[in-house]
Amino acid sequence: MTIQYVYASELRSYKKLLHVGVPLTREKRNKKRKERKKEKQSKLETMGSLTNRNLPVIDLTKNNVDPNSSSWSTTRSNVVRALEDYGCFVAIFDKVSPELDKAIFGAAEELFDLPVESKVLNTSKTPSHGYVGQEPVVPLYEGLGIENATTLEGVQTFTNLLWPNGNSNFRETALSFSRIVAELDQLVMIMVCETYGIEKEYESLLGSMSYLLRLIKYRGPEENEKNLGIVPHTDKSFMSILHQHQVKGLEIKTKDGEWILIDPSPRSFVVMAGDACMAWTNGRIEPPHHRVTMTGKKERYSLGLFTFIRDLMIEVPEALVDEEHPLQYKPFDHYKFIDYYFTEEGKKSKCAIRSYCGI
Ligand SMILES: O=C(O)CCC(=O)C(=O)O
Ligand SMILES: [Fe+2]
Repeated sequence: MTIQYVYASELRSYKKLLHVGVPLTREKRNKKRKERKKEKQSKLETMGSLTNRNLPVIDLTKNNVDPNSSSWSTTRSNVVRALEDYGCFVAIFDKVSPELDKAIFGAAEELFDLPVESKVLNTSKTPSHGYVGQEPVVPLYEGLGIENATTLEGVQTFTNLLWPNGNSNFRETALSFSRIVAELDQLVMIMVCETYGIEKEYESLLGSMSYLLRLIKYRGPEENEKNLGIVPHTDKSFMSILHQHQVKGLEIKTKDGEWILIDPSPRSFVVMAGDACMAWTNGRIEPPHHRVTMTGKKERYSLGLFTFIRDLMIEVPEALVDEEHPLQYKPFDHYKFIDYYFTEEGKKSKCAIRSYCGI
């Protein structure tokens, strides 16, 4: 063996000297294999090939979510498993009536038809929570955020800004939609918190929860224009609930790097964890990367209800820290984290929440 080895290694140096193909050592073979795998992975990311796989779809319609029913615990464990495995799932939810669904997307159309001069009036202290549009990186994208969207005051302020003569139809529709979708968010969070034994900690967060409703419009790409609607990202929210209207485009990345295209339907709501949820659950629930790709000429409307925690330090609950799960995140202020994300350092970081408050 030793002789063979010496011989082989000498032969290798000899061949090297002659620049002849050198048989690779196991180490080098493994390195090459890893490099090829990485290359394939990054090709997948940039080409963004889609898979036929589906996200878990969970029935959260009225009949299935009674805490006293036998189906509660099964539904609850399906929800938590989906969040731990994918960071998201498709909820089938019937509390938004077909009429309200039609009305909210009608209201979105009316809103985006306003002149840009009106839309830019919607500013916010928090980056990206006001009006975003005409951005060279994402020219197809336009979004308007309504802060405190589950309160009459929040929706009223927004409505008055965009329609100085009032628009009670918009105000009522946006308020009803936000309040009903917030119920879905709380239902999911109760299931998560019961599973982890952190209901009390959730209650104290709830008191500081603020909801942002973002209405989004993507125009179809023109010839020679890229079809990227929104770049791959994870949400900076605590939780997000996304709802699409008729035109597909939302794609979500699985942990093994495949992209899943999500079908729109009036009763489908994508429940998705944001970065803050990952920190709060001490890394148990990771936010998924997602993006929007526009395939046709038809414009696409979507809605997102995002939760944020205001004026309260978010701390990992004690029950989620043990030997197997050492503490991963320091207490942090959610809105300061968002400000950090928009700094040069935050934008460059591969995982902003980790660089901001990771241990
Ligand atoms: O338009 C969509 O479906 C997704 C929007 C989104 O990811 C976001 O606003 O963070
Ligand atoms: Fe997002």
